[in-house]
Amino acid sequence: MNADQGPAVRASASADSESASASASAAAGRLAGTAPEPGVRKPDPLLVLDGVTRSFGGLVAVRVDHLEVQRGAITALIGPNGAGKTTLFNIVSGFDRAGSGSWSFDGHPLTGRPAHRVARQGLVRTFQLPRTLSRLTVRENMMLAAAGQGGERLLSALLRPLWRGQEREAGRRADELLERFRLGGVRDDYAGTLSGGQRKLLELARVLMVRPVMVLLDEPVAGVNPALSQSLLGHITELRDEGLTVCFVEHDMDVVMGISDWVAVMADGRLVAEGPPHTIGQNPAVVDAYLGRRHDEPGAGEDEPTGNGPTGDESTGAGPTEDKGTGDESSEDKE
Ligand SMILES: Nc1ncnc2c1ncn2[C@@H]1O[C@H](COP(=O)(O)OP(=O)(O)OP(=O)(O)O)[C@@H](O)[C@H]1O
Repeated sequence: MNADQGPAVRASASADSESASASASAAAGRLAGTAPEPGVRKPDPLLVLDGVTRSFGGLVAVRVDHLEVQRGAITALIGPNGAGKTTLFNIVSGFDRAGSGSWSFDGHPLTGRPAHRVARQGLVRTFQLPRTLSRLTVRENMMLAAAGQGGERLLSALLRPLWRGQEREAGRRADELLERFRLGGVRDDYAGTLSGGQRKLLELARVLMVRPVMVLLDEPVAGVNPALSQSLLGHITELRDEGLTVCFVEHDMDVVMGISDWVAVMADGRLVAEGPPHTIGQNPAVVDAYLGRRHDEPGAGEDEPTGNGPTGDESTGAGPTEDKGTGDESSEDKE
């Protein structure tokens, strides 16, 4: 990927600047005329998927007919547990193979590309459980991200003189990002000593080392304390305002409503609804998805909701905000 393609990252930018909220409506505004229908065309799609399927034995985990992700916007991908969200992320980011289908990125085919080539084209992802290397320092994790995403073998990339030419620039960028994400004070600490929330921050900072055009974030604030969660969300909206395209999986509807310009909903591997965040809670297909029932089944719509579904009704129990155990609990933030 051309390093100049990515959005400019300002080292000193404030996470909750006024310009962030102003641009939030700008990104959503560009989607204002878009019909809230699954598979709808977007005015300026960056990522386009067609007929993507993935099965595990007899289970069809993903069967998405058509999905477009708008450039420069924050798109939330929501749905009940097992809907296929992570599997779809895995496929698009090159960490898993689809059974069928095709997808393109910025007009270029991306189908079946391995992860390092996908990253080189400008599309990178984070994981539900941050993949930081505990026995390397925070800064070494950053440097490794630049080398690894560039297709180098990880260990040799750390050792080889070949790497030296790019090392200075990567080092500058690592320091700039660590300051921006308020990890400058722990840059020489082992990553294994960080809290869960700090590891999420590091994971986000790491993917920015390659100046991506788009990031896929898998539950970016799961298991993170409220203060650090706000900080992370501020960073995400700020990155969007600088031109980055963001697609994120999230179960917490307050987070989804708070930062999304657009919401796509999956259930049983399918895309069942799309729309601006404020329309999603009222969409019958979405309510049914969270109730585990198809809209055309007898009795649909007769019961009171029993899940903590897309309306964000906290009084109703399990649902999209259900704690599904991210494995981060043991490292709940200290900040
Ligand atoms: N490697 C695998 N082998 C077998 N089944 C799998 C595998 N990965 C995913 N699945 C199944 O595919 C379905 C979709 O899983 P996926 O993790 O994509 O859902 P999700 O929407 O991300 O769920 P969650 O919100 O709980 O993370 C689930 O039924 C899951 O059990």
